Amino acid sequence: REVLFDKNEWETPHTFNPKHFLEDGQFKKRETFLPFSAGKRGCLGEPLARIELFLFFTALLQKFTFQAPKDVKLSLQFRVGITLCPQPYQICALSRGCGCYDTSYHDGSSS
Ligand code: HEM
Repeated sequence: REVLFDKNEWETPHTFNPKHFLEDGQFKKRETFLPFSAGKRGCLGEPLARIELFLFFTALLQKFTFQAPKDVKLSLQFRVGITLCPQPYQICALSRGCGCYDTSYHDGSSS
């Protein structure tokens, strides 16, 4: 975990900053960011985990818009455990429609 707070490696090690992984708007790989570890004892499940994360987030983001409840400012404060995780929070998931490609299902003719 220490390497994630190394100020020689990260521009703002203690602040959420997507720019750590961006260069001219493109994804930039960082050698010191190894969430699955590496080498012989690296995570065996990495390919599966990556596919799962992709499916999980794309499915949710295709169907919903996520935003803070009215008058609530979300916090980036975290809880320390085996991993760092967010403090309890509430979030609104607004439906973006049913995601069905065939609009004829919705013209009222039949169900
Ligand atoms: C986001 C999800 C995951 C993360 C961040 C993650 C991360 C890691 C890390 C850092 C290690 C190395 C631990 C060490 O240094 O000893 C590890 C090991 C391992 N992971 Fe994962 N993992 C994830 C998901 C999975 C999944 C889905 C599976 C299996 C289906 C899995 C199976 C394993 C196994 C078997 C090892 C032990 C490898 C060994 O010691 O030879 N992981 N994981």
